[in-house]
Amino acid sequence: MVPMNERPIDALLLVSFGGPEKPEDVVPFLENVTAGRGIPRERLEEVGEHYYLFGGKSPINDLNRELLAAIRKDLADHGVDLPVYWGNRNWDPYLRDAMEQMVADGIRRPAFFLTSAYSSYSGCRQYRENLAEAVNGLDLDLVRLRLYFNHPGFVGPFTEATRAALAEAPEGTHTVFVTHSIPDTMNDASGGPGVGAYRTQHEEVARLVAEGAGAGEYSLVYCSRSGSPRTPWLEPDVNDHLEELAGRGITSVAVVPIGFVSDHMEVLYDLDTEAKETAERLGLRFVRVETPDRHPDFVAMVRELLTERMAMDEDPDVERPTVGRCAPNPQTCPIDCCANPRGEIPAVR
Ligand SMILES: CC1=C(CCC(=O)O)c2cc3nc(cc4[nH]c(cc5[nH]c(cc1n2)c(C)c5CCC(=O)O)c(CCC(=O)O)c4C)C(CCC(=O)O)=C3C
Ligand SMILES: [Fe+2]
Repeated sequence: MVPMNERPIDALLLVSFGGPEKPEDVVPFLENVTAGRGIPRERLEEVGEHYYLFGGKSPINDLNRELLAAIRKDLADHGVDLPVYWGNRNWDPYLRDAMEQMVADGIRRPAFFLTSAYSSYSGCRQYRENLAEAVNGLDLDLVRLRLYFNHPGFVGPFTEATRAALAEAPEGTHTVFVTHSIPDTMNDASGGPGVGAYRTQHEEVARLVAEGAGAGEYSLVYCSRSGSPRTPWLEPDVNDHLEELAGRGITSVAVVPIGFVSDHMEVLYDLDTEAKETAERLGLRFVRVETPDRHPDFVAMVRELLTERMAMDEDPDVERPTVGRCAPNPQTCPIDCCANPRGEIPAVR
């Protein structure tokens, strides 16, 4: 038998969050997301309302269908002849279905790409736990593609879109970088105990995009806080921050959702609806900058991460493009990377 690590990578698996597609899906979806997580009832009802406001449909699955088609076309255009599969953590198509399909198709060693760019339990280990559970009992050897917060194909599209937004905006526009808030303890554990990679990685991306786009004053703030109000989460909240900016005499903001790969519900609700209303109330001109998923450089990045990882099977020292000061995310996660706040369970490395 050929040792596992000598099987060639033979497929790409797009791994995402999943979202409801119709009103009846909303409650079971939220139950999937929050099983055993102690999210207060009121918060769940509130988040349910965000989905109902958009007809009970999250944009995320359609965005992933488009991304999947774009990746397949890009791979074909570049002579990379590998099949591409898609599975979600929380909604149909589920990871387990994708795994079973791969086995049926004779796949042995798929590489997986996460629609999450940064280190955190929610964006890194939780996906790896879900993958370990989904692959249980199947002869598949899963290979992780590195996180890409500092890949030119992620930073570049944000920089370009921010520059374009600022070109249309008045002098003195303040650039507000926004990401998903997480508990302080989750931030501390991200990248390893006490590392705090989540916040550091976002600070770095904010700096790179601001400098690359020729932005003036900028800040990094958070949205979508959940959990118990007694638990500290990363702050300030984007709405509080807009109040503060208005109080300082700022009259125009460009909001850049650097924590998000595509326009999913947090972007549509927390930014384009709620933060926009806050800005209107404060008399702030508000523009929301595009996310990178439809940009050809982002799609090409997925292929580059895949071919880079395939090349690493032959030569571990292959070049791994990055921008800025952070090292490329390691080929396999350190054993204590992005710890589960509820205790250790099996996770794919
Ligand atoms: C860091 C991070 C990302 C970015 C990385 C990545 O992209 O993976 C992310 C993505 C997403 N989060 C999403 C949706 C939800 N997240 C929730 C809850 C939570 N998220 C958290 C963090 C993150 N979440 C945390 C610490 C919680 C608390 C509970 C827990 O510890 O798990 C809840 C429950 C309600 C609530 O508590 O708000 C929902 C419905 C969707 C789908 C959106 C759509 O439908 O378009 C996406 C892409
Ligand atoms: Fe979330």
